Amino acid sequence: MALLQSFIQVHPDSHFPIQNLPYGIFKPQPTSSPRPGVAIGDFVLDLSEISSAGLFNGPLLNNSDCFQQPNLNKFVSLGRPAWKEALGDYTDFFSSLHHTKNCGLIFRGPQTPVLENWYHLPVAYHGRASSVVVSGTDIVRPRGQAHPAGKPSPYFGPSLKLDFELEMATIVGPGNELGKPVDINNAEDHIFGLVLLNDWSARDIQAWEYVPLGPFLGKNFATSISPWIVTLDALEPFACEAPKQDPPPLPYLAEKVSKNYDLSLEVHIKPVDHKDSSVVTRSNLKHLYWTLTQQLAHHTINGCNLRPGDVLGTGTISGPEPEARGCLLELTWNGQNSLSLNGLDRKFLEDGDEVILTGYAKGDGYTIGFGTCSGKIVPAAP
Ligand SMILES: O=C(O)/C=C/C(=O)CC(=O)CC(=O)O
Ligand SMILES: [Ca+2]
Ligand SMILES: [Mg+2]
Repeated sequence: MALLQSFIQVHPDSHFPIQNLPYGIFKPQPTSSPRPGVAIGDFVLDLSEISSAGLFNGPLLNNSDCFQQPNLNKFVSLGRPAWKEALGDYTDFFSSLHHTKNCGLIFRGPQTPVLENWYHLPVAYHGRASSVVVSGTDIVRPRGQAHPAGKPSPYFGPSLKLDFELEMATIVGPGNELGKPVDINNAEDHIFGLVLLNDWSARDIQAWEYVPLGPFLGKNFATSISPWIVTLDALEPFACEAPKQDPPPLPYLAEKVSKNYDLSLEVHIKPVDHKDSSVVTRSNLKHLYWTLTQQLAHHTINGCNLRPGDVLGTGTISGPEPEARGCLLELTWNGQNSLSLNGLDRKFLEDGDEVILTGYAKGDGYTIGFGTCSGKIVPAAP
């Protein structure tokens, strides 16, 4: 099949060729109002202009003001037929078996690294949407309580174990009404697209606070996402079978097609004053045990309503190899070992470190990607 070509020159390594037209919000000038756009190569197509010019003349988008908005929520809520940042709620899952096993070993020891419920349902916690920030936003080192092992009492101060988490996230499309769950086999129609997500985590604050109700201040100080929402249609050529689930899931989670995506994921760290960044992990979205559709269906099965623009984090995506671990907690085994960044030792993030997530899939002569999701650590408040 001849490769689809655009009249716009796009480099073969660009994440945004004509096969991938991701949605985002941009300003043509710093003083312009924010508006929806689509990325292609190094350019952005202004959807508000296309719409004003009357070029959306199909039955669903004709006469709609969904592109004259400062966010994508109105467009997203039209549903999959119409889409062939302002954000809603944020939930974070825990769906990579490798990540779960490693965290269990580190936090709880070798008796039961993976708890029994994990194999039966996609475990998650409710995150905080107010602190979801777009790529490029600085991350202030959080302060909080910690209680290191062997010390008689807790102390308060800047986190000494600041970490990243390599994740992706589903951006919810139309969503569902309160009380009306989404059927597992229709769940794909509720996914507008995917972004990269970094669930910044203060491991010392987290370890002391999270029992018994789960993550709180160790994680809700910031969560970064990449700016362009890549549609599932663009990712379809890279769909692959998800891992076999044993024990088999209960019927409400059993899907006719159990799909993951073969998408390479990398994390780079660039220390302050360093010219180059170092790759610290290489993983892949295909390692998720619980699929994106199982996460979404499970989230609604009790009647909980999802809304357009809600963010569902996948959880840290670790692969089976030690080099594919998706956070420093796992890579350095909670600071017992160091990583080398071009000769510089790292156990956890230091002030000035910039963390850059990227994700892409290589097609025949083109690349589909997410751009980057980056954030630089700045010192804690005095
Ligand atoms: O297994 C445990 O006791 C705890 C694990 C975690 O808290 C992992 C974590 O940071 C959750 C996440 O991936 O956001
Ligand atoms: Ca997480
Ligand atoms: Mg977070």
